[in-house]
Amino acid sequence: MASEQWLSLPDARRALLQQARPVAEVQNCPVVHALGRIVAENIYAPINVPPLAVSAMDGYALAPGAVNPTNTFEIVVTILAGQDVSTIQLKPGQAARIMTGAGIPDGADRVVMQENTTQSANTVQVGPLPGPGENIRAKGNDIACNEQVVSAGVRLKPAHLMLLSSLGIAHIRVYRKLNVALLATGDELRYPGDSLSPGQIYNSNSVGIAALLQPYDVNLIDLGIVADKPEALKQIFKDAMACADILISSGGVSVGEADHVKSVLQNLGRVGFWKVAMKPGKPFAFGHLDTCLFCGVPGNPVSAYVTTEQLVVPLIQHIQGEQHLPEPLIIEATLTAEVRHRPGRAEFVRAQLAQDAHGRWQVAPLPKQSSGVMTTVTRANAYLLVPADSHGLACNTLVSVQPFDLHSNWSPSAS
Ligand SMILES: Nc1nc2c(c(=O)[nH]1)N[C@H]1C(S)=C(S)[C@@H](COP(=O)(O)OP(=O)(O)OC[C@H]3O[C@@H](n4cnc5c(N)ncnc54)[C@H](O)[C@@H]3O)O[C@H]1N2
Ligand code: MOO
Repeated sequence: MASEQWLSLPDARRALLQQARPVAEVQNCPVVHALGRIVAENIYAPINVPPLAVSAMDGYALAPGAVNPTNTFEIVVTILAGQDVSTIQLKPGQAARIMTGAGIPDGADRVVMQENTTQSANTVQVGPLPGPGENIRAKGNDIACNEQVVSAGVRLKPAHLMLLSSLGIAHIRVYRKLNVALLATGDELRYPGDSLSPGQIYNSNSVGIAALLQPYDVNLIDLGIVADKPEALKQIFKDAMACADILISSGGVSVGEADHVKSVLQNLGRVGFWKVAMKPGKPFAFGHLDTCLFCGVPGNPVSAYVTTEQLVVPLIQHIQGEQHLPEPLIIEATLTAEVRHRPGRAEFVRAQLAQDAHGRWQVAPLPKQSSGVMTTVTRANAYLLVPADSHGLACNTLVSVQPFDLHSNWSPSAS
């Protein structure tokens, strides 16, 4: 098979984004239900945060100006958070007992924390005097009224929901959810929980793909297991076309006698591209079924997993309207064992990444890299990235590594 027929992984990613249009429909969404949704328009602050100058400490707000040599102030009022301070005016030498978050009264220009004071009946003696503005959060110091706080195309994280709520915003405009249909093709497949006859295996791909899509908040339509028969596939593809923005199928996408996915795609729609120079995951197919996009991930479980992560997820993010997509984090680490490689496909080697006693990153490739071996995915915390043109990587050289997540420092006790 000539490698020039395959797209490189970056070219495949580019082709996916070029051939797929983001959804246009926008809907109102309560902020409390907006986690993971994509914001459809820039959001501006309707108020200042904080809305007035407030104290950052429990203590005393002090009036500036001359004070007696012992730094003793007369306490004239107590101010709690939420209290209207518009009628309060401190004069030189006066102090207000004040709580964290309470408004600073006119006449006060600094706050001393109560640990640095000695209070008696109606006076407070201050140790070192704080400087002007100290322990005061100025009006609009976090967010100024009319400032842009979230831009269109952002996927909402918990911190965004907190920020929007702090501005009193209860509803926002978001892009509609995607309808994603999922099926597994293979006569040998059974559902987990059922018993197996000789030659049968469990459908693990559908569960894994659904789980990989969960953070992207799609409406998942599980079409189950479909037999390796062109007519059965044709019917289920038509069902998907009627209800889904994307159909993801796993299996049947290679060149075997039971691999009908590509011909059915050609028959009902068109193939955008087939085969990507990546390992695992070579026979990945992308295409169009009228307005429904199609992703055919290979049947081998690791191939299905890696192509969903590396190709299907970026496509879904794009169609959902997500912009400002972060590039995957790639770090350099020292390789602890030789990795053999034949030029042709960019390889994702399941590996364990850890820091040595001096804090330097080390990466250990795991044995058993076959694309049917899921245990090395659960035991790995990173991919060692082998470039497509590599002739192999030597032990003790610096290599590129893509950690699975930011909490993935390898722990030898994990499995
Ligand atoms: N002559 C060639 N044979 C193969 C090639 C090739 O280029 N020439 N490519 C190989 C590569 S690479 C891959 S990857 C696989 C992908 O093939 P398919 O997408 O057609 O997958 P199947 O044949 O249907 O299944 C492969 C393997 O995976 C198991 N499987 C399938 N579906 C599931 C599922 N939902 N859950 C768990 N396991 C599943 C299936 O039983 C097979 O063992 O093709 C190579 N062959
Ligand atoms: O790509 Mo296949 O996924 O090498 O086994």
